[in-house]
Amino acid sequence: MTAAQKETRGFQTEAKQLLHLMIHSLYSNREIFLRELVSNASDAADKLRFAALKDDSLFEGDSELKIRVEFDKDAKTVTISDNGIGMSRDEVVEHLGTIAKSGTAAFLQNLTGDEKKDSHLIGQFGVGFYSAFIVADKVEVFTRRAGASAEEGVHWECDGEAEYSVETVAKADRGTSIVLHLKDDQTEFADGWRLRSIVKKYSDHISIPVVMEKEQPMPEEGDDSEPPAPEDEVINTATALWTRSRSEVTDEEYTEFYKHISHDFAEPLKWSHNRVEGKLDYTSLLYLPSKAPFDMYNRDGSRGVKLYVQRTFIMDDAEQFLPMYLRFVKGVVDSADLSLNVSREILQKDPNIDAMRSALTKRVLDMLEKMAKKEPEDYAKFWAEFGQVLKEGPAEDFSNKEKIAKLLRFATTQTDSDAQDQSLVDYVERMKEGQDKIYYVAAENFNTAKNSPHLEVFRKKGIEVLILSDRVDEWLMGNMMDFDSKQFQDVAKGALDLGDLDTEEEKKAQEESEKEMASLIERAKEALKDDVADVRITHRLTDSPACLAVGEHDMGAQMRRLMEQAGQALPESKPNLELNPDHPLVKKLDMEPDEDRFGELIKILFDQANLAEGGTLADPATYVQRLNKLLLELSN
Ligand SMILES: Nc1ncnc2c1ncn2[C@@H]1O[C@H](COP(=O)(O)OP(=O)(O)OP(=O)(O)O)[C@@H](O)[C@H]1O
Repeated sequence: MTAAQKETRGFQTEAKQLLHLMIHSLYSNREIFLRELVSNASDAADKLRFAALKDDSLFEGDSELKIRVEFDKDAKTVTISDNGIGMSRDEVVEHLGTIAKSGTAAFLQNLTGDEKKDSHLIGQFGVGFYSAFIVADKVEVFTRRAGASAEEGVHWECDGEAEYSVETVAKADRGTSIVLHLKDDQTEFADGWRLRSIVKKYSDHISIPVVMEKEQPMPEEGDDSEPPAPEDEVINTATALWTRSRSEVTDEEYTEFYKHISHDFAEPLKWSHNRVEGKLDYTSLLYLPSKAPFDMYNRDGSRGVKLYVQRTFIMDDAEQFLPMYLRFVKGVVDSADLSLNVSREILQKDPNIDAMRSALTKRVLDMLEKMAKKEPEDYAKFWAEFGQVLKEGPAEDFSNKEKIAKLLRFATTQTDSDAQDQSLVDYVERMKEGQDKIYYVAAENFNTAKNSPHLEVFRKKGIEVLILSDRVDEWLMGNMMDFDSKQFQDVAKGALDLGDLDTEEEKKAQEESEKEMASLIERAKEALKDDVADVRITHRLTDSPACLAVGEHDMGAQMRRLMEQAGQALPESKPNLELNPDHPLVKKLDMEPDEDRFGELIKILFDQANLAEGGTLADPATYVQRLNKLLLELSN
């Protein structure tokens, strides 16, 4: 088959579902199709300008980049054309033949069937080009890659069903034209005023001109003179938005610009627009999105900062300008100092980039700090979406550890709710007299952590404990060490030492019960010698008979579980069993004369302590047998 032949191809199976969903969920906001297509055209112009830095023959003698919007009322079409980079046949197939990107299947599973909620999700997913099908029942693309010969044009056509066709055609001018054949009930878009107002509304900030033919006044009746020759007019402001001064840009313009650069349908939560002059000269416009993208936890996914040098687009995903834990930030950095030939490799080595990265990082952290203080409701929204990513910060960015720590939010025993809304500053303010540590409990989920037996004494004494149940939490704590000079302490690690929080009487009573229980401890050690490192009396329990504690310097139980799940081989480590001397079961155990029966009972307590903290039993069947034996005795 020669390339010129028309070829019909099918979309992947998910594509039809996605298209259908998109058309329905975005129907109430149909006009955004134009924003998406103008946005793509502007990106294509940026890409050509960048490629032409190395090879200006790509301009083919025409370096005046622009976007044209046309319509034909009779043919019921709207056409968006650009003289940007264009696409080769392979690129057309690659970019327009794959609606579904990686992660689509997972994305589709998240859909609820509730259109309102789903429309939000589809926005996060990014529909771009395919939004054309909201208003069109057939879309044609004519395109030619800059630098390719006039015979290497491509014609793509699709009626929004399961298939599309591609064919090689002649195209004299480079760039892309997209022809929308409007659905019968969407012909309102084949109208000059309507199209003008949509471009003004959504795409005013596009930095290259968007042109349309001037509307001609209707000829007066009886006027037979020749109509004037068609004339073009530019309908957008056509200056890069970030180069304008803050006072000149409206919130609506900032919002639309965000949607253009981020491909997000939702509004941004906050932004910060700054011009820096001095040793380094650059402008930054950074946005915090209001919703996390569907692939946020993919650390290899794309990042949000676009680099421009003196208003010329250089690259997307300029990861050098912000650390990984701020990968959700979107925006633009425009440098006046960098060379237009800058590459990722050069950026990595340039010490000026490090300075910019620190300044931009600080800018984002300051924006968050301000929001946390002044708009706590917005901050709560931010935290719900991006808190888990921010928790990666202290490990990655040592120099800003304290600043990030102030931005963290936790669930704590103060509220006992799973909402992560308490700051470390609040915690420290509420610390009891004599308390010198910040206590936390970590488990696989909120309820296991909240109901951990380790919390009993803390609840009794009214000492607040952070309740950690996100996967990243153990990692976070491992890197935090302290806050405001107060150490973090896992309540399940080491022997409990509440220091000044215990009264003299309590300490005395504890010593006494330890003496009284000495023989019980010896017997338990013997019975459990293969399973535990030590058995001891504890005062951290009020309601439970027993709990497990790992050594002070050992890995926390939750961290161990996570590492094991990740397939890491870990050296074996045995926990300590702690017994509550005041619990009736423990007292009864102490009186048990039969050593075999003692052994059975203490093993049940040991297994239960493991279960209570969310652990799994090495030999669950034996545990069940032991328990059943006990139950039988009860019913006798
Ligand atoms: N006018 C155009 N000129 C050149 N290439 C284009 C044009 N329109 C689309 N493309 C190519 O098709 C790709 C897919 O476009 P589409 O709008 O679906 O997604 P996107 O812009 O990459 O991102 P998103 O899906 O988040 O909007 C683009 O990345 C680009 O490579």
